[in-house]
Amino acid sequence: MIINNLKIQNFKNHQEQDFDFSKQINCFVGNNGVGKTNILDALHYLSMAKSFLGNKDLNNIKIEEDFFTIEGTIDDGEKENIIKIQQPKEAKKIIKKNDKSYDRIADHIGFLPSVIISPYDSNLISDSGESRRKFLDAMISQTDSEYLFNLIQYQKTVQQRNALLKDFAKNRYFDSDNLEIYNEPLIKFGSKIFEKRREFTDSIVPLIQNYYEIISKGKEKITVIYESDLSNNNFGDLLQQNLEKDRMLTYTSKGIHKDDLLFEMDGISMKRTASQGQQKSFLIALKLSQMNRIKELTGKTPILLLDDIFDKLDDTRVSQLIELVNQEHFGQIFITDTSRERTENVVKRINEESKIFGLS
Ligand SMILES: Nc1ncnc2c1ncn2[C@@H]1O[C@H](COP(=O)(O)OP(=O)(O)OP(=O)(O)O)[C@@H](O)[C@H]1O
Repeated sequence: MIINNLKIQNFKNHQEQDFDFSKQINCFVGNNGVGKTNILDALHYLSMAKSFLGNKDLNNIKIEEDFFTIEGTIDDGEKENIIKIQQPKEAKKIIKKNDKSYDRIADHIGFLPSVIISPYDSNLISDSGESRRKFLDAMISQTDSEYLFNLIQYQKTVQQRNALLKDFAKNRYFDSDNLEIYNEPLIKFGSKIFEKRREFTDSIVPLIQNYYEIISKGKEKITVIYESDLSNNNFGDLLQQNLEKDRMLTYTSKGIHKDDLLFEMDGISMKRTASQGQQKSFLIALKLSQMNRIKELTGKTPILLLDDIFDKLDDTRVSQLIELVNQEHFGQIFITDTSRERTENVVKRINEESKIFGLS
């Protein structure tokens, strides 16, 4: 997938921008705060219909303006498509492909797969399990539309079950038949999600280890472990065994909504011991593996968004990364950096066509 052109209007700090891109490498350079990351975020919108920074859509409208528009011209290998996203201040977000609105935004996910590597990824290591679950979900959703559907159904069912548990506690009564109604969909959707998460993690771990070894030149060994209540237990039994506990807590305490990924370096949690450069190398390895998997499963090469990627990496790791890009032909890449000199040096060493856009 190649983005030939991007037009944005009133998006964050950008009033109007119009870029004709290179099919290979595109760099945005400029000082802190000029809006380089915001351009990557606009590209992320074209892919996932939302910000990668987790901002609400309305907050991305330029201050004192009434709407934002992001328009991308995308070559899918057969023809050019126009994806247009519009967010008015007073109405719902609209996404159109070739002038036709999608009924559900979820239907757009997967058309333009993307992988982003940004400084915000460090939250994946330091935050709670929720951000790792979201990452896993976003990763799988890009390759499997049924997964997203199952996940939405599962989350709705957990909310309904929790509401009923709260209602029991508030009104001091209990009706096990009523609660049981939710167990069947929980088990059905939860088990499917569990299988997909396990399958995806299993397939991605050897890739992550391989990329990490290349970037770090074999310095440390890393592992990713998928942790789930369902790994060694039948979901139905778990719900039964924890019924009293759930009634006391007034929420569903077991299930795939409690899953987590453990990131370890040489057998110890990365959160505890890994340096910033090691964490960054790991996150790059994780994301490149994600890219590899998406490509394998969908036959589409995702766009690669690299935000501030060279900061905190030593020269050896930067060189190894450039080697990797040269070897693997990652497809279309978008890079941000504060230093034009560093960017020019890097781009010279990559054997691909490039464009550098200066922002001020
Ligand atoms: N809704 C908005 N309206 C106007 N400006 C906004 C809005 N949201 C964010 N900004 C501005 O965007 C700028 C940040 O842009 P961005 O993070 O893309 O910068 P950057 O060039 O990547 O910086 P750095 O080099 O520090 O990473 C800030 O100045 C911020 O005030």
